[in-house]
Amino acid sequence: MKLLTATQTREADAFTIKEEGITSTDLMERAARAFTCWFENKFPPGREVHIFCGPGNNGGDGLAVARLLHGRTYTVRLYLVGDTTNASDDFKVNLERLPHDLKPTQLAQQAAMPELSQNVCVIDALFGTGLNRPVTGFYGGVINSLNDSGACITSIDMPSGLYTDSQTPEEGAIIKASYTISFELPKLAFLLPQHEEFVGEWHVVKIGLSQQFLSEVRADLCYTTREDVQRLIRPRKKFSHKGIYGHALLLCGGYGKIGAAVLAARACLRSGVGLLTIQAPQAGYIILQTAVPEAMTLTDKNRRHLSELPREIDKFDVIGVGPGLGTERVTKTAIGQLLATSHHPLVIDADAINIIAGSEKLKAQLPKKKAIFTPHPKEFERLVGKVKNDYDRLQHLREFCVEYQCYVTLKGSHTAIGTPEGKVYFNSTGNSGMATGGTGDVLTGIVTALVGQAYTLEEACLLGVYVHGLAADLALHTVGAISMTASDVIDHLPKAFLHLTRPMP
Ligand SMILES: NC(=O)C1=CN([C@@H]2O[C@H](COP(=O)(O)OP(=O)(O)OC[C@H]3O[C@@H](n4cnc5c(N)ncnc54)[C@H](OP(=O)(O)O)[C@@H]3O)[C@@H](O)[C@H]2O)[C@@H](O)CC1
Ligand SMILES: [K+]
Repeated sequence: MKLLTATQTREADAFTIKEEGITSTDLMERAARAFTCWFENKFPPGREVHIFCGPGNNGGDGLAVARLLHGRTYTVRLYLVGDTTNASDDFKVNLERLPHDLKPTQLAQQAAMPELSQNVCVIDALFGTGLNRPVTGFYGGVINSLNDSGACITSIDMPSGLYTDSQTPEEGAIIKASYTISFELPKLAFLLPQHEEFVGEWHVVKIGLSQQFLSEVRADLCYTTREDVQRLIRPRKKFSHKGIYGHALLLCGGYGKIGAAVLAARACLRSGVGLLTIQAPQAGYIILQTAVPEAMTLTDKNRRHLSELPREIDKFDVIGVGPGLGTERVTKTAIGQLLATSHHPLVIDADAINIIAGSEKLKAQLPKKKAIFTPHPKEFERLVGKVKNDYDRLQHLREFCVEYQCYVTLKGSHTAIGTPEGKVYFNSTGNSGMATGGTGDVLTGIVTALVGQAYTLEEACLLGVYVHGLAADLALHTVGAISMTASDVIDHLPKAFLHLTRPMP
């Protein structure tokens, strides 16, 4: 699914109106109905609902919603905020359409703000995608008092004051919504961790924007949905054998961190790899042979740390490197050898990222379009330097992927996958239970297995990250977020793959 900018959203709007031969008021009515439908399912009738409308089409949506909710036994209080004499045309049409027993209150000064108790519902229809400057002054005051009221706020399309696709300036006030109900597609702002307190829980409601426009519009940012990844999965063939599904090598584990190798290996095996070999220091031999009997284990000459590469390295189809390795000198040398000599696709995680991040020479040796980095935000900063905010991080992600012609899955609540072409895909699965040691090792194993099965690197990132989060979402039902461990995620991989290979409900 594509993510559109505010400008593209306006274009989609205009295209739909022309294509269907409808008016913009008709489209607004669809949006208001879709919002109202969500609202009615969420909040039972009889509630007191205070709706605050700004001067643009977001305010117009608010007026239409007020009319619809008023007709359905909610107690609606309606406020027109600021100077609405130059309000948008569709605002004016919807103001005219209000039933005569629903009289709006004009709010022109802060002192007139109503007292709101904590158990009323507030609908925020002040500003949407048409916001063109930070919200200060009177409007800023209104936003601050709504935030301070403690009432449950539901925002229409955007939390008012939040920029759709760029950094909101410091001085701008922003609504802190409990829910944001957006039209047709999610907005980039919803996917960035820094906006969690403003956006709250977000949902998208369909309003029938032109499918032709959406399929033809160019977008470098996407949101990966179940349909998107289901298209990628290749069913296994009847006459297949283990050789077809790739032979993966994992260079993982160090003294005290052999568990990282166990987790990566188990996840790799649960993700369909044909054969798996692990090269680990001597300290890991018995552990790995016992904990992961399906894998072959090669022992390093070093007892505690990885210090060498397997002799027959060419026979492997993919190499996953990093989890639990440590950053000893001998290990750095082995990683140096790997980058200097191997031409394999690489999945690079944890200490392997740290080692490469510390050396311009190693970065320059990365094989073009053959490396996938799987950093968490701190590891990412070691690669690219300190970042200022989430937009800056995104910019660095694109630049790094383009400069080094590599893929990066930047882990987070919506993991962002950067490609060498400068595209970014945000993942839609996963939950807070994954914020625990070892889940990153699991991702390395999954992505390594998928590359081994000859998925393209982009496909392996999209599918791997999605299925990793989906397994955690399924684990949520059995173990909950607090108790979830990385092993629970592995245990739910079979269900996650089954889920994706079943037809859509
Ligand atoms: N596209 C779709 O699919 C559909 C979109 N729809 C809806 O339309 C919404 C977009 O509407 P929109 O373009 O009229 O903009 P909107 O957010 O109401 O704000 C513009 C007004 O605010 C003002 N203003 C701006 N910044 C300000 C500030 N900081 N402080 C003070 N004032 C400020 C600006 O005034 P001006 O710049 O002229 O001073 C102007 O009056 C969208 O979010 C969705 O809800 C649906 O109805 C149908 C389907
Ligand atoms: K809004």
